Amino acid sequence: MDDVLQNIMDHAVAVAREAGQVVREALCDEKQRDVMTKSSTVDLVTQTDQRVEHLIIQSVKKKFPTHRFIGEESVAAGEACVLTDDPTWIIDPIDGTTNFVHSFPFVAVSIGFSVDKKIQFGVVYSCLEDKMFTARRGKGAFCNGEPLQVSDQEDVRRSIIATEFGSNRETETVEKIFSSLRNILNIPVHGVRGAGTAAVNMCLVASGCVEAYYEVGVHVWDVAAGSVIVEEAGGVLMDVEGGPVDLMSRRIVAANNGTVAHRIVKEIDAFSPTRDDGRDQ
Ligand SMILES: O=P(O)(O)O[C@H]1[C@H](O)[C@@H](O)[C@H](O)[C@@H](O)[C@@H]1O
Ligand SMILES: [Mg+2]
Ligand SMILES: [Mg+2]
Repeated sequence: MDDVLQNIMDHAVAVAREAGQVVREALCDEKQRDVMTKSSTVDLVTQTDQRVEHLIIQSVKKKFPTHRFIGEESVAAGEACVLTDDPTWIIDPIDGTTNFVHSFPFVAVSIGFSVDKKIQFGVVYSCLEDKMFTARRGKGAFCNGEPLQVSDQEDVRRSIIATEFGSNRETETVEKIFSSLRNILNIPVHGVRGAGTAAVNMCLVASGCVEAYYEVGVHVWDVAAGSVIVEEAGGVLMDVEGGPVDLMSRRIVAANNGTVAHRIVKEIDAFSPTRDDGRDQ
């Protein structure tokens, strides 16, 4: 299985690089950044998101015809979001579509691979920075081949925390997002940041530049690849109320260690969006 998995991961890296090239080229062509919307007027998608997802899935199907897929744009088009024990590719073709539309320079192709409902490897290609983040379970995390290690900071007051505002603008949700943000700023922490992509935020945790990232409202395709990258860099994952993380729950804390994660959890005004798999929370 070892060599088989490596072969699959090598393909994921190759296709992520190919996809990243398509994204870079599309940035120079306004038509390919024409905006359509999904769940709300600020939940953006472009033909490039759809084209890149199609490219990845077709490429994988040719080599691994029995594998299954959960892709952001396929789910948006009506496919089920179900994780089984079968080998499954979890794909976000462009993580940071809003950034892409505005040429804000953090845009990633994110690919996680799951077997037995456990993420086996993750590939995040931050394509405008040309940074290829990779991690395979039990084998460490890397950026462009260099090993990654989370920050050793234990004191949240000396930390940078990353988060995002998401695309839900219902008053109650926005209130909760700001309540968490206010609580965390008031700890006080050194700073709060957000790259505009969950996958890149998680890679920043893995790289040791930010101590923790949290968000409520993300989807499994935003965080599948990043989850194994964070863990393999020595970090921890948690639910926003402190329990074990569930990648379908749309709630995540990814941190350099348990001390920082638990401290952040205390300040999060948690809520429960509809799960990706449609199950009850
Ligand atoms: O750009 P996306 O693939 O749609 O992912 C975004 C998501 O839309 C946004 O709501 C989150 O706040 C970001 O963290 C995701 O990366
Ligand atoms: Mg995304
Ligand atoms: Mg996306």
